Amino acid sequence: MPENSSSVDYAMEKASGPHFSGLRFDSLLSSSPPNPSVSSPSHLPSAVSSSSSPAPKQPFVIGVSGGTASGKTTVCDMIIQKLHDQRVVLINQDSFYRGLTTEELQRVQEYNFDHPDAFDTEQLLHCAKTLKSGQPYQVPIYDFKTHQRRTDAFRQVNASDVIILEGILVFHDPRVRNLMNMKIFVDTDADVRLARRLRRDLVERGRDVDSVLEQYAKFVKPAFDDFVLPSKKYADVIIPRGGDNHVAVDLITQHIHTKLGQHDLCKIYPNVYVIQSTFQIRGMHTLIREKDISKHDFVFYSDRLIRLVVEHGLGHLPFTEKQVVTPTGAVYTGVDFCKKLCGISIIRSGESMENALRACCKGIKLGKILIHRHGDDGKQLIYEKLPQDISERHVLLLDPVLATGNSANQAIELLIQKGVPESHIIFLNLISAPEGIHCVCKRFPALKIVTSEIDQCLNQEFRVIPGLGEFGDRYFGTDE
Ligand SMILES: Nc1ncnc2c1ncn2[C@@H]1O[C@H](COP(=O)(O)OP(=O)(O)O)[C@@H](O)[C@H]1O
Ligand SMILES: Nc1ccn([C@@H]2O[C@H](COP(=O)(O)O)[C@@H](O)[C@H]2O)c(=O)n1
Ligand SMILES: [Mg+2]
Repeated sequence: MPENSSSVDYAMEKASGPHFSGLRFDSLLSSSPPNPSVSSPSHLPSAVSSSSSPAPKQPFVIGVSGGTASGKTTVCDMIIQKLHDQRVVLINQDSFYRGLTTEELQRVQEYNFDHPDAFDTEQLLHCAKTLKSGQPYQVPIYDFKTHQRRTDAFRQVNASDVIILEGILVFHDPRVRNLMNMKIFVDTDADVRLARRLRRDLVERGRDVDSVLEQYAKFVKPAFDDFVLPSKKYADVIIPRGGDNHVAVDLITQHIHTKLGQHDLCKIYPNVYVIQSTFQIRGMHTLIREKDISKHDFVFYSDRLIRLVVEHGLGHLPFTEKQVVTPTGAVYTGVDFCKKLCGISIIRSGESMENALRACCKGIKLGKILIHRHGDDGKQLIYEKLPQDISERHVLLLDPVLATGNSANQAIELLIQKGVPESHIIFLNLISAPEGIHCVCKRFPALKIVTSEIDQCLNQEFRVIPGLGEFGDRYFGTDE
């Protein structure tokens, strides 16, 4: 099919429906800024080089923090029970308390067990990294009655699919925090916590009422205010009332199950990126997946999600170092965006992603691919309208739903025929079926996929489940 033919224009406009963007290819083709050298300075991490090295197969790490006696251990036990079909290990930060010296032991009432220095964080980090790399670790056993670690025994912890790191200060050290795929904060009122702590410490930790209250006022409460509470901001999820909150624990377990499914695919295909899930994102997905949502809301929340996927996708482009002088006269060493890029939408639903791309990349060139089934014999016609210099560009391929992967593969094949290196293609979508990911990633292992959620499967009609129906019809209002 020759480029720029009027029949192609006609077919493209017809197929792209009522919201055809009216994009003027000719003017855009001549409005691109000159190409900078696409390279990554050796002292800067390159988006291309860092993300193209395969990620090691790693377990999913969940951090659980909160004040003393907030119910962290109780919540972890509940989550572990509900994740019974996974291999899960629980690592308590308590196990990494430093043993006290003889002098410290003599004046134990003056020792602050709630300060970050009370823990051997280097060892906790080593433990977490070892387990994350799939190796077993011998975790120390701590005795709250003697304030010492046992010297005669360890707890052997083996490789697992899920690692839960639990403790009052597990979000404090950024190195530990950054190992976590999900962070949960258990938020329980201080008076409830004190009452529980009192009972627990008397029964389980060999304390008396006076010592518990004195320690609480002198160390536990101030350290909570200084270190624990400030780390709450890192949490992805906050559980009010801890173990009493069955709804929250159910929701979180479901969320972990979803993430684990996604995580497995990301382990198999290191070039698949699922944007960091938050409850905002989950909330937007909940809205756009609901069959009775208004068209206005569907478009509004789809646009919000698309914008996030586009921003994430742009983060995978290469960059060059750039220095600028600030109004203070100081030099700021930053980076310059990759300018040789373009967006290609798979008609018609892919066009719903063009606005977000335009909003992020001023004057970006856009092209279109239409894959049209011709008759019943499975034959397909492909129409395209692509920038002439596409082979020199990084391509953001746009399609909100990746289902079987067949049309995506055709579109990618076409781009490669046009001279675009496979590694220069980033395929952006809102939801992906595992079948589609397998299909595309097996054939094009160097291409990147950025998506906001991976769904369960395809049904017998090759529709994504749970999915969101016909995205293009819902977005452009042609389902009414
Ligand atoms: N929802 C709850 N209702 C009553 N007691 C609870 C509840 N959750 C936890 N506890 C009790 O409170 C104490 C502290 O709970 P725990 O889960 O060990 O907290 P943390 O690990 O945050 O210190 C324990 O004795 C536990 O049995
Ligand atoms: N020898 C020790 C060590 C720690 N503590 C207290 O334990 C609390 C942390 O455990 P949680 O299960 O409550 O999270 C912490 O607040 C320390 O004060 C202790 O009393 N004695
Ligand atoms: Mg605990």
